[in-house]
Amino acid sequence: MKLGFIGCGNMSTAMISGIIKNNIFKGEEIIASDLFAAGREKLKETFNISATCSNREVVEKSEVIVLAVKPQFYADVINDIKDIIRENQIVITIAPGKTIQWIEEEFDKKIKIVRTMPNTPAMVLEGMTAVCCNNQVSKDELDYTCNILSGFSKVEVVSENLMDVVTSVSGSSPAYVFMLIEAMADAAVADGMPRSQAYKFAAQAVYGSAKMVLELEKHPGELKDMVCSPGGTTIEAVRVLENKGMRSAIMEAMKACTYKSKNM
Ligand SMILES: NC(=O)C1=CN([C@@H]2O[C@H](COP(=O)(O)OP(=O)(O)OC[C@H]3O[C@@H](n4cnc5c(N)ncnc54)[C@H](OP(=O)(O)O)[C@@H]3O)[C@@H](O)[C@H]2O)C=CC1
Ligand SMILES: O=C(O)[C@@H]1CCC=N1
Repeated sequence: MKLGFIGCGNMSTAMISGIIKNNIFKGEEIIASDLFAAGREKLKETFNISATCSNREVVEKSEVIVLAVKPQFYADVINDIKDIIRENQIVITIAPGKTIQWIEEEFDKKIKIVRTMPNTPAMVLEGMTAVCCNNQVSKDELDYTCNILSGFSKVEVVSENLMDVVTSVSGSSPAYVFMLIEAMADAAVADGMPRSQAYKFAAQAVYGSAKMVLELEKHPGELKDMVCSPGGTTIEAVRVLENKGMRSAIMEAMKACTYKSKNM
């Protein structure tokens, strides 16, 4: 086995899906564990990977191990596997708030740690993952790990002190965007548009706008101004959004998210 996952939930599913679709690894090269049969059986059937109830089996059989459980289970999982982890294995973490120093202390031995923060758009191969690592990881090992992560996302190496901000602007942010799409669709429904059509229009507008920011290399403010015709419809909406404190609400929400990640 090349790659092991501990935890068979949302993120494992998204990551494995992209890794297989992009031929980074084949299903036969991946093993995943979950305490609960339903989760691991679903991944086994969907991706033709190996599945087990034993986290230790994953560690015994994998070169690279992803800790894909909720942050509150990290200590228990690490405690379960730390005596068999080997110095040449790479441990990838995806939990907010779990610093490299904390992980090193929990393992209580020199191991290779790559701390990451992915996001759920990985499910459609449009994820974004931030990466940092400890000094046990060589440049080649970091490149190797980034290549695995590139199966389901864009990858950017950042300094560890930015990881909590990454959680807010990338890991958690799909939730805010889904709320925006939901609210836009609700408004369209209120004005008579069928719901399924409303989601399509709202989502495509968000998708296209994001693509403009990424591809046109123009400031978001300039792109906004291009939509606002003088005396037109859009500036009316912008005026109301400013009045209701949209920007401030988003900034306050993200500050809360970053704070939570720092203090998990
Ligand atoms: N969801 C997201 O958008 C993102 C999540 N993350 C992080 O990724 C990690 C996983 O999140 P996500 O996939 O959403 O979580 P899920 O709850 O969907 O998946 C975690 C899985 O691990 C199982 N599990 C719990 N305890 C153990 C254990 N001791 N051994 C093996 N398996 C166990 C859970 O079972 P059960 O459900 O029965 O408890 C569940 O199936 C978290 O640390 C999260 O913070 C990072 C970025 C984005
Ligand atoms: O909500 C959470 O804690 C996780 C981390 C980033 C996205 N979901």
